Amino acid sequence: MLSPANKKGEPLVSLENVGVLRGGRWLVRGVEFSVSRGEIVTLIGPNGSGKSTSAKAAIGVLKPDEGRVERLAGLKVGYVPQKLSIDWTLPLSVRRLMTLTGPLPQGDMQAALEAAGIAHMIDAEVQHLSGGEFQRALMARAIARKPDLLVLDEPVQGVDFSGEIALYDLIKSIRNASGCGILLISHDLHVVMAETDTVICLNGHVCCRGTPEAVSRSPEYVRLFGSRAAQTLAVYSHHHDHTHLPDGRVRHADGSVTDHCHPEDGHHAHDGHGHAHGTHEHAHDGHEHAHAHARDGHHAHDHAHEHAHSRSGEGRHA
Ligand SMILES: Nc1ncnc2c1ncn2[C@@H]1O[C@H](COP(=O)(O)OP(=O)(O)OP(=O)(O)O)[C@@H](O)[C@H]1O
Repeated sequence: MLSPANKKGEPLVSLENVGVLRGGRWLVRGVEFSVSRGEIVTLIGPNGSGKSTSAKAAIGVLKPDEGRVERLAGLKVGYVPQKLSIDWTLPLSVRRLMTLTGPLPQGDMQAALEAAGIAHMIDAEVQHLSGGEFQRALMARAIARKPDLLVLDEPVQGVDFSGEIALYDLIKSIRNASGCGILLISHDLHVVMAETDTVICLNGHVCCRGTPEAVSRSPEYVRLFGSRAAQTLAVYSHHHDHTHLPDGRVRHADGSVTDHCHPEDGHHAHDGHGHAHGTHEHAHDGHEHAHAHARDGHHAHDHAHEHAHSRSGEGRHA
């Protein structure tokens, strides 16, 4: 266990060479990252790349089969999972949602709902909330017990572009007000919260990591989306030395194809920081891009990130 006398900058949680084996298959392997107080770490990667698995290993919901996870003693975690099993046939108010897993002082509930901007909805039925309101309610529930570490699995799913910016603004203000560490799972392969300190790109292993490029430096982005968007969203541009083929195999820069691409297979050029943060080269024609392309099926497991966004919101990765 890490020392409870945590100073800002020391890790709340750290993963070292973490692997999770299920049904004879490594879901993730060699995963290394940490989240410190006040830090925002964003996990990106294609569907099935192990983002949720890694986050669950970080908070102890899932036990790794190899490697180590260290958590600060007494660490309080607020977790918003990607999926919730709620019986939608039963009426459920926001107030009840807040106390489903345990009692909560009225003052703390009120403060969390206010911070999430939905205090006026305390008696609303959860099934009547919009996508953005529902995510805010889940976030309120996660912050109500004043966690040291907030883990948000795709917090902007089902939320439109302006709602996405509003939610990221909310996440930023939660971090600034409470100083908690935040582990964010992004539904987007390229666009992350501008405040992100470290982006970890997963594909069964850590493909690359780095800081997001500040979008506010790109006049084109500001012109298209406005300065508020540029303050909130950043592009993580990166380059991999291998391509994940649709059948799960991996084509390497030297043209060879292997079944997997773990570092020990000898094809990896990455040293953990070896990605290129090039200039922002995206041609954005419409703002739908932020939502559709992570799941459009054209680029599953394809990791050479030259792409163009079309009006339809499709992003194709060459
Ligand atoms: N308990 C399990 N048993 C077997 N396979 C599992 C289990 N949990 C997850 N998987 C598989 O592990 C892989 C990683 O899943 P995970 O949910 O971590 O991916 P993800 O990157 O979060 O994906 P998405 O973007 O689609 O949410 C997937 O192929 C998934 O089908």
